[in-house]
Amino acid sequence: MNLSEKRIKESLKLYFVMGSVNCLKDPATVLQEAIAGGITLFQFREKGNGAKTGYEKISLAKKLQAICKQHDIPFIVNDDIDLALQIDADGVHIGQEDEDPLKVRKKIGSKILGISAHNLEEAQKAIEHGADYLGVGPMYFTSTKTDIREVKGPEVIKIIRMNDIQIPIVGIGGIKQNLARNVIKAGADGVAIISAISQSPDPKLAAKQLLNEVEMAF
Ligand SMILES: Nc1nc(C(F)(F)F)ncc1COP(=O)(O)OP(=O)(O)O
Ligand SMILES: [Mg+2]
Repeated sequence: MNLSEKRIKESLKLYFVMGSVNCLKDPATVLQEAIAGGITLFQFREKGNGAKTGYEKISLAKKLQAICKQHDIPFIVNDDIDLALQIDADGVHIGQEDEDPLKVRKKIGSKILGISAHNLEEAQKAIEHGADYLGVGPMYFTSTKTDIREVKGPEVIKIIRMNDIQIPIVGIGGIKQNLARNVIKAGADGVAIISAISQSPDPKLAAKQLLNEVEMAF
């Protein structure tokens, strides 16, 4: 699926990022409920203590990808470019410490390429390297990602936008329902969420409430 910039902006509205270690129950059930709640994009991020590897990781990726396909939700793979190519994912997300974006672009062709950025300089570099969207954060403190950089808050998105950068941007890091609107008001096209949905006893309701906050903030 080769989404235009406009469609990528729209798909970033409520970007659910998840792996089995983030879930309180079966990841497939969590994903189905999150989709029912209105998520617009999904990232398979199988990482951290207890994350699946090898065949188990591939099998879970395919299972979650099939659920996304049923609901026409683009499926993005975090870090693992080979897995993304193996299962023909819609795109990949890489960070500053991951594979060289120019090499990744050569491998993935026209698939979606998301790149993490923590400041204006990294944002400008990511654009030069062909990013289709930026994941900017951490917006707030998060315990999900143990090696986070310093918390920047939505201010960093404002700074990027003030430098006349129009690329699709999603904020990430510790975003809960009451914080989502700040990220949109700062100029993001959407919010990326892990725990606020995956750790909720009701992922469908959590997604619905987050989407409502995002849509009211535009
Ligand atoms: N996974 C991510 N997804 C996004 C999203 F675009 F979804 F907002 N933004 C940022 C990251 C962080 O990416 P990275 O810095 O490589 O760390 P990790 O591989 O541990 O996630
Ligand atoms: Mg990464």
